[in-house]
Amino acid sequence: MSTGELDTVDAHLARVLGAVHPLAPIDVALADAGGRVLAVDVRSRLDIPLFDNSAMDGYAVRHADVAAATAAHEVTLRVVGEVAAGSAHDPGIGPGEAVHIMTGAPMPSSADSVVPVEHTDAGRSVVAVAVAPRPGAHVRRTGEDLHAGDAVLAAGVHLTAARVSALAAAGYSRVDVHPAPRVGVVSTGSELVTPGHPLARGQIPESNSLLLAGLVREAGGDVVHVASVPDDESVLDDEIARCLDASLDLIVLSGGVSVGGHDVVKATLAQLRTVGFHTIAMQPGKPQAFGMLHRGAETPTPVFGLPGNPVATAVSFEAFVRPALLRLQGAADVHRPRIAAVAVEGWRVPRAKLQFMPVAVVAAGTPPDASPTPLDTRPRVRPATRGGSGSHLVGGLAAADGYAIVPAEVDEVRAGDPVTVMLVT
Ligand SMILES: Nc1nc2c(c(=O)[nH]1)N[C@H]1C(S)=C(S)[C@@H](COP(=O)(O)OP(=O)(O)OC[C@H]3O[C@@H](n4cnc5c(N)ncnc54)[C@H](O)[C@@H]3O)O[C@H]1N2
Ligand code: MOO
Repeated sequence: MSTGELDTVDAHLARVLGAVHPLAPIDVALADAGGRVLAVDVRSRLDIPLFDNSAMDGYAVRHADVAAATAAHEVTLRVVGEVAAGSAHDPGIGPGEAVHIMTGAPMPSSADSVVPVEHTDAGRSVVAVAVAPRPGAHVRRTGEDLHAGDAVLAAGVHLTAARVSALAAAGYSRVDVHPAPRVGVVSTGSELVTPGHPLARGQIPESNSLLLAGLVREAGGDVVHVASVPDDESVLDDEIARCLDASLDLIVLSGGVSVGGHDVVKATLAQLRTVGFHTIAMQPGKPQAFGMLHRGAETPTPVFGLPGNPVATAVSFEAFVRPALLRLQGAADVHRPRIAAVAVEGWRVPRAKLQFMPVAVVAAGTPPDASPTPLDTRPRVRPATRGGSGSHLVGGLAAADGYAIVPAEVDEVRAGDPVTVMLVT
């Protein structure tokens, strides 16, 4: 299934998204819904606010009684009751009367305005009002936020804390969401050693599984399997079989997809006619494997073979794996936010490839930013890695807030040039 030609990033992403479909929704308690993607449109079951209530601690009054109140000519009212938040009490208020009321308490039916306690002498049985409220002052009206039946949230949104709380306020205790995709992460390479272990000549700390597992979690995935295997086809075969046994929703491998003599992912997956090896016009991240692994009648599992160079792994995740994870979760928008920024330093750009340059956001005016005009509020960025977008510059990746995405037709980025940045922090 190798194309033999260079594909664009957009074409490869379309290939990936065309093969990956949202996981069937599940019904969960709101307490478990945070971070998930909503699977249905939700309309409010309740009016919000649910009843007219006081926005202030003070006195519920009839406006006509206090319309003439001033500091010089206070109006005195008899306090005939008290209503606290949660109280079902509805005391009647006649002319010249008031009810002591707390924030959130239901408005007495016979009152129309609230005088905050600060505008009174805070009297208990009799209260002197020194400031006339406007009619209806400090009354929060039934349904002024949402009416029952109004749209609250659309399918495909991420359930943030604020959105989960809005669902509770709208009368829900459970909701349909797409489950977190169960993901397996497998690093390949005989040079890789568990971090912290002694390193012999030729060996390096294994970092991609931490990178990928962390990025998967940040994208809403549930990492249920992590492994690092040597460049040995039978070991990788067994590992992939273990992943399939675990009924994962997505498998992401790193390393071994290039043309080296020990590129086991290529050797192992190429035998499966359902996995393709593609060369993408991007830098880093040029060699990419993607396909579906079949196991009996089960839904096939998407598998990614990402290039092993750590920056290439990170960029490939952003370009292809993260959108696939979000598609599995039914997200309406599978893309990271992008911003318009200005480069404060130039950098080298590859020919005829979309470049993902790790960049750090810096404050406007930070040298070498030439005196910014007050009207140009675009964020400033500088390369996070020294020496360009080399895919081995993993140390500099730690300083990156995002990737400047430089189109294939751009030959050079110079200081002061506008750039589009995909934010990842
Ligand atoms: N003759 C050619 N050689 C290469 C080409 C090519 O077109 N022709 N492409 C280069 C590009 S571009 C990339 S990207 C890499 C991709 O190589 P692989 O996916 O096969 O990756 P490996 O060879 O296994 O590793 C590359 C590099 O990254 C280090 N690495 C790998 N895994 C990890 C890990 N889990 N943690 C930390 N570091 C890792 C590995 O040690 C290598 O240094 O191929 C080029 N070659
Ligand atoms: O295309 Mo590779 O990912 O640059 O080093």
